[in-house]
Parts: sequence; C-alpha cells; structure tokens
Amino acid sequence: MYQQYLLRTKKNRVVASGITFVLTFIVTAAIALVSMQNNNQKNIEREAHHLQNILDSFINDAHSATQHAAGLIGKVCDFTVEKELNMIPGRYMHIYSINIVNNKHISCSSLLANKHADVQHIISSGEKIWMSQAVSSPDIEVISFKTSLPQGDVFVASDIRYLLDVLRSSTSGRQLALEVSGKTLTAAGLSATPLSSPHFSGYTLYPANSSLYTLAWEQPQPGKAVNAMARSWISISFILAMSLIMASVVWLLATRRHSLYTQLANAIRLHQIHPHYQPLICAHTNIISGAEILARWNHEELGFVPPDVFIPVAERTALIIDLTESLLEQVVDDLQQGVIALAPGFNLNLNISYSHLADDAFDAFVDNWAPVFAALGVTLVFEITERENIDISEAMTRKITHIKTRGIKIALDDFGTGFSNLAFISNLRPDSIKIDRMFVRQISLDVATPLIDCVIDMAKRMNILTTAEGVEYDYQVEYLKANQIDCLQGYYFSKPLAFGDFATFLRHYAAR
Ligand SMILES: Nc1nc2c(ncn2[C@@H]2O[C@@H]3COP(=O)(O)O[C@H]4[C@@H](O)[C@H](n5cnc6c(=O)[nH]c(N)nc65)O[C@@H]4COP(=O)(O)O[C@H]3[C@H]2O)c(=O)[nH]1
Repeated sequence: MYQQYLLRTKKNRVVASGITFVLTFIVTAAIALVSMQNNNQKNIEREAHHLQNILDSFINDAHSATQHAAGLIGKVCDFTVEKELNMIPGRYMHIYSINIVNNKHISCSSLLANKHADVQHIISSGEKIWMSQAVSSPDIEVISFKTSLPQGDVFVASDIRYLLDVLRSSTSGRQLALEVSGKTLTAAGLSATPLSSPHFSGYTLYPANSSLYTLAWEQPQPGKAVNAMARSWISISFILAMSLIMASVVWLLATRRHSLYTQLANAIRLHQIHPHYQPLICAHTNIISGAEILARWNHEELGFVPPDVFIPVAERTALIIDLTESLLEQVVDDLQQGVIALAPGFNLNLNISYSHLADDAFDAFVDNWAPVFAALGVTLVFEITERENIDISEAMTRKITHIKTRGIKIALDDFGTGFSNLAFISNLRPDSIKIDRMFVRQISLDVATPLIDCVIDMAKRMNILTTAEGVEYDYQVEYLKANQIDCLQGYYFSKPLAFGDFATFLRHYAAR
C-alpha cells in the first residue's frame, strides 16, 4: 500500500506542480500583456501629444513669421526686402523658407532660388496647409502654411525632418500618422495615401487641437503585443520565474504533506502512536462505566503531535485503518497484562472514521476484533464522528447493522457540530450520542441552556443514551445530572491517560 501511495503521491505532485506552472504562466502572461498594453497606450498618447505640440508650435511660428513679413508684401523685391525676408527663418527653428506670392508666382522669398517660381500647382487648391517637396529642392520635404492677407498671399515652409524624427523614435512600438490635406506622414515617410484609405484601417484618431491636421495611431494588435512580449526577455524571465516559484511552492507543500504521511506510516508501523484512556463516568451511579481510547503521538523530534493534525492525514490516506488496528492491538496488550479488573460490560469507546467505515474490508475488521474484546469482557463502542458527511446508503445501514449484530455499540460523536442530522439518528439508531463540548461549555450558573435539555430529552424519548463531552466544572456536572444525562467525560474527572496512569486512576477512584 505504501509503495502504491508513494507512486500516486509522486504522480499527484508532478501533476499539481505542472498545473500550477501552466496556470501561473497563463495568469502572469495575461497580467504582463495587459500591463504592457496599458504602458504602450500611455506611451503612444504621450508621443501623440508631443507631436501635436510640435505641430502647434510650427503653426504658431508660421503665423508670427507671416506677421513679420506682412509689411513687405507689395513692396519691390529689392535687396533690402530680400535681406529682411532672409532673416526671418533664422529666428525660428524649423522654418525653411518664407515666400510672398503674387499672381501664382513667388515674387519674393527668403530663399533666392524660390524667386519667380511658379507655385500655381501647389496653392491653387486653396489649402491653408499642405505637405510637399520644397519649391526649389525636391529632395527636401516641407509642411507649408499659407496666409492670405489683403495685400497678397504668404506661405511659410517648415522642414518636416524634425517631425519624421519624432515619428521614428516611437517607444510604444506603434505607428503615429499625421494627415495634412490628403497626404500622410508616418515613420516610413510622406505618402499620398489619406488616413481614410484601407491601408490605415487599424488606426484610431487622436483628438487634435486644430482642424488643420489629423493625428492617428495604430490600434494595438493582440498578435503584435504577444510577439513584443515574447521578444522581451525581461517579461519572459519574470513569467517563467513566477511560474517556477509557484510550482515549487506547490511541490514543497505536497512534499511536506507526503513527509508527514511517511512519518505517520512509520510511527504506526513501529507502534509509536499509543492509546490513551479517558474515563467515562456513569452520571447515575458515579462509577467509571468505560473509557474513550484516544491516539497520542509523541514524535521524537516534533514533540507532541495533536490528533487534529495527524488524524485528518491518516483519514485522507487510508492510514487510519492501520492506525486503528495498531491502537486496538496495543489496547488488547494493555488489558491482557491483568493489572486492572474491569467490571463486566465496561465500555471501550473507539473513534471510527467514516473513511474506515466506508472501506470494503470493514466487516472483516469487525469480525476480527469483536470476539477478541468479547473474550476480555469489554463492550466495544464505535464512536462515529460527524466530521465527515455520512452517506446513509443501504450499504452503510447494512454495515451498521453488522456492527450491532457483533455486539459492538454505536455512538454518534461530537453531536451538534458537524454534519449530524436527525435523519442519521432515526435511520441508524445509535446506542448513544455524545454532546459536543462546545455545548457543555455554554452551561453557566445562571443562564438556561435549552439546547442541551432538548437533546437529552429527545434522546430519552428515542431510548438513546447521552454522554456529555468536555465536562470541566462541578456546576456543569450538577446541571447535567439534574437534567438526566447518562454519562460524563471531561477534564473534571480526568484527562486522557497512558495505560499505567489509567490503571492508577481506576484504583484511586474505586478507593475514594
Ligand atoms: N478542552 C477539553 N477537551 C477535552 C476534555 N475532555 C476530553 N477532551 C478532548 O476532547 C476530545 C474528545 O475526542 P473526540 O471528540 O473523539 O475527538 C477526537 C477524535 O475525533 C480524533 N481522534 C483522536 N484519536 C483518534 C483515533 O484513534 N481515531 C480516530 N479516528 N480519531 C481520533 O481527534 C479528536 C481530538 O482528540 P483529542 O485531541 O485527543 O481530544 C479529545 C480529548 O482529549 C475537556 O474537559 N476539555
């Protein structure tokens, strides 16, 4: 069984750690992806905002340059006028040229080469702003702003290389696009494709400050974001590290549980878990009518391990069957020493877990032990705990009947705390119910505790004996006796004792 368990737990640990790894990977990757998208969104918004500021400053500069040139319109383009015009671009960072237009020709310009150039083709459309090649230098691209004044038209051309630099230095990994009069500037350069064309279908408009231009950015595409994340070794390392840490934690926890199992299995095999005996006092006669067997494990390194810690592990791993067998073997050894003389019918209450009761071999367990205890003159009582929800199936009813036919009694343990219900009591008819110490603790000198009274009354009507657990004070004893309890158990009489101490207790109690 142990080898099988080892194999099973190893497989379970591998599966649990694997699932944890995959789940953590998915969750962390999703979180990283979302936060990357958010960051990108913020970055692109910042970049769009930056580009907009630059454009606005281009427009403002063009306006002020135009105002500087306004006084020169209509004047003869002589050396003095040209010199004045020539000085204007020097005052603004990006202005490439400033030109005065007369009869669709440049009559005067800050760039000598522009003078007399025919600009009909670029200004006849009536646009106030446009992007094109510079008038006299086709290798330079400019964004031009035209102002029509009563004396004539002025257009200012600004170099778009700075705008291109901004577009190309995007840290969000996404494209920004600027459309001016049907032409679009992206990091790839100037094109005659407007934003409304299908080429820019994945772009979103950025709310612009001016109607002179349109800004848009490329919508994030999940595929691109995943690719970007896959390329980022920091993200991948983080996701892998988180997944590994979580998988390791699950592995360690599972190993710890497994190691408790191993320790428990060894302790049971070596009979290091001993039975302790807690006396049960008959409330009517005050004599010791029995004892509850409670498992005690004093681990050589860990010290005292409470049953609440190891019993659940034993129950989950079927070790509970070996533990119960081991305790019974030790109890029989104790009783066979002959150091105590028990009254006939002395009850020995043994905790039976539901997982044991549900085991296929439970009938055989009953058949083995019933005659052994009958021969010792002891009545075995199986305390069935309420911790687990007992399925009152036909098979279970048959098992309970089998227990009873073999002379073993049934007690319903911890009544009132867990899953016990009236259906269990009426179907299985236990010989006794043990009222949990939680209720006994509620007994006080001056406040009534109708719940206990009701339970005792109900049990009496059904001919079921009642035992109060966890009795610690004399007033509890008095109250319970006055309310017709049948049996008392608790530190008021004695804690659970090792067999030698139990034998001494019995002697002293009898001699009182
Ligand atoms: N505060 C207080 N406590 C009192 C008093 N009188 C008795 N007790 C404690 O109440 C518990 C009674 O056992 P239980 O209800 O069957 O509850 C048991 C039982 O369900 C389970 N258990 C213990 N030994 C075995 C065993 O051998 N097999 C199985 N299946 N379960 C066991 O572990 C539970 C806890 O056992 P223990 O720690 O030994 O705790 C015992 C006992 O030490 C009292 O006056 N005051």
